[in-house]
Amino acid sequence: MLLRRVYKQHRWLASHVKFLSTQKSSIDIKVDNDGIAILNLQRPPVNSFSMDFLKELSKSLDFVENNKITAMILTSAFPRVFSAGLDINEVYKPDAVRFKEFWTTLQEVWMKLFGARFITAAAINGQSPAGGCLMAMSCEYRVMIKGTFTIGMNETSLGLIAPTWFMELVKNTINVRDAEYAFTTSRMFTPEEALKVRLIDEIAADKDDAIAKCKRFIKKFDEITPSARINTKMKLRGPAIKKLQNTRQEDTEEIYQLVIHPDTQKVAIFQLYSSPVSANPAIITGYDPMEVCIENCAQCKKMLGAWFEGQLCAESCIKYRGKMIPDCENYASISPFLNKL
Ligand SMILES: CCCCC/C=C\CCC/C=C/CC(=O)SCCNC(=O)CCNC(=O)[C@H](O)C(C)(C)COP(=O)(O)OP(=O)(O)OC[C@H]1O[C@@H](n2cnc3c(N)ncnc32)[C@H](O)[C@@H]1OP(=O)(O)O
Repeated sequence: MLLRRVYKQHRWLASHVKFLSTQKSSIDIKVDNDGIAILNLQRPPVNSFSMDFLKELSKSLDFVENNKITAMILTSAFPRVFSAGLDINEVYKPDAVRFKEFWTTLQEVWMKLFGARFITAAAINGQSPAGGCLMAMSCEYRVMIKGTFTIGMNETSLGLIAPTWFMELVKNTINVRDAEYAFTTSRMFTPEEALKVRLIDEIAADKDDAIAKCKRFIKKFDEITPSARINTKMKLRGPAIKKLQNTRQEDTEEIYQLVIHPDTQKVAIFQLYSSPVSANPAIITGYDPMEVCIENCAQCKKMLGAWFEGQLCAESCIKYRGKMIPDCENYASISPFLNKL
């Protein structure tokens, strides 16, 4: 078998992957007996893409490419989340220079993954919104485990517009009508719904089954001449990569302008302060009533959970420019946001 022959040549990799699998590493790489690299993403808590994480992903892809490993499976070490997409900390009040470097890194990683010469598959073993969905879509095959998890492009709900290259990728994977509906409405798909529109290729019982199914896909190429596979993939994917290569600066500037827009920042701060750990009023610099208002909404959401309509509260902060700041312990101030569960 072709893959077995390749693995023999690269058996030594098992001992060489350690440098990418130290305790500090956010990506654990293991090369299995068939010579397939399994990348377990393990950046707590939700594999969100920070600059450092993207750089590590970039190095990991180089490792797979440079060692002529035939195939790679991307999965998550966490039981409930594949990836939460962009790290909100990179988006909230970004420094222009850093954000542009961040986005340039992201473009690079995407081009490496999408244009990889090796076979790529994603074993999606948990939630996969926005950038998490893009990462999976950039692979050649997607298997998602059944359960209450969802996958999709929820950028508009965050006030963001997905980059053109991501839209093109989705349009080339599912039909244009489904893509437009999904992008504009921020629709999240259950595994069954995702399979129906071909956003994913298979559903698995659990992570092991998802990896086994990805491997079954990879095995199909045992019977195919490697150069024919690679050149065909490059012919199909090359134009999209070239297009981004020619428009990288405009793409970065467009995203930066979008991210610093006040409406996007309001959503970003809500996401950030929704975390009980980071919900610390002392972090707020200066007194912006709207910011305090949104932060309080996030605090109330944490306290009251499903009883409290956090997003509605945040929207009201924006609408009334922070004139009515909710106090979680004052029923009158939060009653408009309490639902009737
Ligand atoms: C090939 C290259 C790939 C890179 C491509 C990347 C991007 C391409 C461009 C496309 C544009 C994308 C835009 C985005 O990605 S914007 C980000 C969108 N993401 C979200 O909206 C997800 C928000 N999070 C959630 O919905 C949930 O957290 C969850 C992922 C469904 C997990 O839910 P649950 O298990 O209930 O966990 P919690 O909600 O309690 O969260 C735990 C923990 O994680 C923190 N967190 C969650 N999401 C993010 C995030 N995106 N960034 C940073 N931190 C996040 C959350 O605050 C909690 O923190 P604490 O434990 O401290 O409370």
